[in-house]
Amino acid sequence: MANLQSIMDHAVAVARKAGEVVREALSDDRKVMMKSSAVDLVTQTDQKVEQLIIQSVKEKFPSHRFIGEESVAAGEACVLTDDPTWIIDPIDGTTNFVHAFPFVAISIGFAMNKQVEVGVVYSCLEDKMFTARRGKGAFCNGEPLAVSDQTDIQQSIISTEFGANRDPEAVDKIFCSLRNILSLPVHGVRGAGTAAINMCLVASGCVEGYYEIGVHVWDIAAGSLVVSEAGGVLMDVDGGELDLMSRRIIAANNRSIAERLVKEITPFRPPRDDSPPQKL
Ligand SMILES: Nc1ncnc2c1ncn2[C@@H]1O[C@H](CO)[C@@H](O)[C@H]1OP(=O)(O)O
Ligand SMILES: [Mg+2]
Ligand SMILES: [Mg+2]
Repeated sequence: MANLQSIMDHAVAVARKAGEVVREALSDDRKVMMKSSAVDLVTQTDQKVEQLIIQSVKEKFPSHRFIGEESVAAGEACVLTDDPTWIIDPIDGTTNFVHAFPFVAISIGFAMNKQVEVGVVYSCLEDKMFTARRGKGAFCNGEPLAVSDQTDIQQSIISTEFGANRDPEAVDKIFCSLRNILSLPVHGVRGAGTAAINMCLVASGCVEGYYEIGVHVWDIAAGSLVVSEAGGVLMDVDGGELDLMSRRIIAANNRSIAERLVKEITPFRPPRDDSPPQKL
């Protein structure tokens, strides 16, 4: 049995180290490369930070497996087995990082038997360390977190992102959901530019609900535990059970806000994270 406290301690230590590297890189030249499209960006810092985290974990936990955003981009499989697995987004909010828009996170989840046991999100420009262990609560810099107790969506702030998919059909669906939610009306719609921080805002009680279609498992693994341990709920955008590989999520303060969002969201299905790579 892996010792979850030592895993949590290691995740926090390596996230802090990664955050230092990201902060230093912010003042250097940021050379931007494209991934799947002109708006899907990656920098050398994403790759460097992912290697730093994986190397450091491998030294301490040599038998553990990894799902890392940049390793998957480089061709590694994205499969969640029952084995102890670290799920890593070295920079969540790369577009923010490239523009020095001040919300950037390191997201580290640890799963066993396909269940997230430890979640660490380090919002490194705000120096906020969000941590959660299953059954043991969620914290920010050691202070306990609790979701908002608001049950009226019209008194709520909802956060979401537009994603990197600019296909007109996908953009239409994204705007349809946004129009429905905005017109309820809600107090406001926000987006920090990082899925992990959006989820931590739900856990902190300043945003009632977050939803997105197009996110990946490394964006949401750690944040999902922070939300549920702060008392929030997670579900698929169609109201079903959350599937970390499905690229769709609602994270809300309570079931009534989450179910209200389900009614307003126009769902679509991006290719799953664990689907075999498309043949060219
Ligand atoms: N295709 C996609 N659609 C929607 N969100 C995506 C996405 N790819 C990545 N994201 C993540 O969603 C947020 C912004 O939309 C970021 O957390 C970003 O993570 P990233 O910065 O690690 O790429
Ligand atoms: Mg990300
Ligand atoms: Mg990333």
